[in-house]
Amino acid sequence: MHNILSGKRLVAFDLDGTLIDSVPDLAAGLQAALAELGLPRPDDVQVADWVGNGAAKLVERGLAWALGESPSPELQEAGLAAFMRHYGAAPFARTVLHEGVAATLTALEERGFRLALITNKPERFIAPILGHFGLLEHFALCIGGDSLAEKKPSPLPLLYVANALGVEPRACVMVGDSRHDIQAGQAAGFATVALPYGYNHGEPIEASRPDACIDSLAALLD
Ligand SMILES: O=C(O)COP(=O)(O)O
Ligand SMILES: [Mg+2]
Repeated sequence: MHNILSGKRLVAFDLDGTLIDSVPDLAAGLQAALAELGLPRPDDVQVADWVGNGAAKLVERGLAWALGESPSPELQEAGLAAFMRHYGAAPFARTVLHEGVAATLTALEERGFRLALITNKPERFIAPILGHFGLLEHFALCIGGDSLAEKKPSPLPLLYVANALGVEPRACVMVGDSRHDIQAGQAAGFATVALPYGYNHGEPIEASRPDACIDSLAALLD
């Protein structure tokens, strides 16, 4: 069988919904922020559909749900500050690694691939979370949603990583759970691999037409 990694040198991974199931902590942070503002609390299932465009969008979607209309700039600012404080206080209390992640990253490294992390999550949370799971040293480069001028679905962070690590985009693969990962990968000229178990705004990820769809990360090695 043709492997999606044939001829590739760099594998870039999304974080939330791809390597980790982080919604329990993202939801707790958002619920605490909304409660602090005297607003109703969404449940974890609702919050999962709002993840994927970074912290500001998550808060904006939560506020719009709670208010029934778009939040004012002042409320958005207060909500984002509260979310960053609450989530930052416990970014991995209930977060778990998805199946096969640690072993797959190790195996890919042993096979000579460079690994990178490209998330829309604010950069400040990346190292604490990856460090907690013992995964930080696998990645040659980690980019957050606020690290560069644009975030996914822009191809900019992907092209930045390829350039910084000296790998042609056609020798790179983007692995993610959301249409933003697939769109960014397609626009950057990366091969794209989708995982169906993450957060994709309630849509099937196949609709984004990734080059491959796999059930778990370990299938990258087949
Ligand atoms: O913070 C988010 O919205 C999700 O980030 P991701 O890009 O790691 O899925
Ligand atoms: Mg994701």
